[in-house]
Amino acid sequence: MSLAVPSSLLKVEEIQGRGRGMVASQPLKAGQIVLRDSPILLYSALPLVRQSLWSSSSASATCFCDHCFRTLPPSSQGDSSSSSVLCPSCCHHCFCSSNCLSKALNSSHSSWVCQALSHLRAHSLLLEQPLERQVQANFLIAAYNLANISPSNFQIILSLQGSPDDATIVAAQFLHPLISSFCSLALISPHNGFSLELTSALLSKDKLNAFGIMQPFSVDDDQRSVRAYGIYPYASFFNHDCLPNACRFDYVDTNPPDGSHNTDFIIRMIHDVPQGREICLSYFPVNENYSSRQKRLIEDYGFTCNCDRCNVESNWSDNDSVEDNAEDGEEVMDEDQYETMAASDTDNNPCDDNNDFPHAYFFLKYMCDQKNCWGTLAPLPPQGDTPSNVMECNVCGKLKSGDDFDIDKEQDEIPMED
Ligand SMILES: C[S@@+](CC[C@H](N)C(=O)[O-])C[C@H]1O[C@@H](n2cnc3c(N)ncnc32)[C@H](O)[C@@H]1O
Repeated sequence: MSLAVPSSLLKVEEIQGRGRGMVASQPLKAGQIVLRDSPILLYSALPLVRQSLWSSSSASATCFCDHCFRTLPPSSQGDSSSSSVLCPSCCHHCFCSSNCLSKALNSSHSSWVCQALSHLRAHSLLLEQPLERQVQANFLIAAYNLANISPSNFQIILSLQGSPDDATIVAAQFLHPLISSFCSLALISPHNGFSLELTSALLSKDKLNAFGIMQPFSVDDDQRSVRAYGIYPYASFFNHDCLPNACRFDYVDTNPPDGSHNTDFIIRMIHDVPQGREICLSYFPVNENYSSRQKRLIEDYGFTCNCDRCNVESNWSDNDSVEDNAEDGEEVMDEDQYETMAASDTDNNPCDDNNDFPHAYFFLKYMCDQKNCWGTLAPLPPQGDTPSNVMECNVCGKLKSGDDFDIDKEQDEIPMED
């Protein structure tokens, strides 16, 4: 199954050694929106058993609507004036409004899902498993349900990249018999021939393609967690680069304009790129150091990154590697370390790709300096042909004037690539 990208700005191309990727079909401008994408599947990243919303002990827990994943206001928990509603059958899953509940009962929280999750919550062997295994169970229930309510979207998931590896086979060997023993998979979709192999395949698609929808940003939280995962059919075609030229924005806790959903993604260009250039996202915050990035990419995505930044950092001697500049045991650099390294390199020549830290420019211009944020900045969309001078952070939402960074505008296209 091949999907036509719903944007004249991008096309999907086969790229040697990287599978499919998204390529600019015309010159693209900083801030330009190149893709809007809606999830075909969303599932919770929280443990199967959560504290009751209505118990006083839950006051400090952050809760999210189990359909649209908006944050539920803590003040409304247990408050009869709150618009939040529990599923009348399981009294466990909570929804931000009766409207969301009624949509969920016909889709994400069908009676089959409700019963399947109730069974899983009663299964002590599963509850003893690490969070990752419980979240995989959430995914499988959501995916099997999708096969019933939208067979075409289920086929799209199966068409994404990913084949079972040892870890997904082990997970499938644990979860498949457990779920099929009491969730009557044949009943929900008799045509799909649910099997251990299909379960392994689904888990492998999820591993390579699911996007995390993060919990709300807080300056006091240096370990931001995921609230939900989503499969976004078009955004799944973006390959990774450790110095991306586009980044993803979501506005989950806001009320989107008519016709869009709060869980939609918007992919915006960070800087100008010419026609034919591959458009890449970073699969995680850009501040991670070389060895931590390589470890994540091989373990989670099955490839070794040889982007320009990795090629430079792999040649750093032990004495000037980022990780040796960071404190012992830390896998990321802090703000001061970046600023010191970036400033010393840009003092000489901000865009000279012959120096040993050519991506200093990227960190100074496009990395958010808010404490504990590590988001990426992209300009607001241009107005007609006029580029915006306002940068928006894709994590904390902070707006910053592009003038805060005063390198000559002509250098806006990062010179490292090609
Ligand atoms: C979300 S998918 C991206 C689209 C994928 N290339 C496809 O054909 O559908 C993630 C997978 O793409 C491949 N990939 C992404 N970035 C890559 C890169 N920089 N180098 C090599 N492979 C990459 C890896 O196989 C990774 O697991």
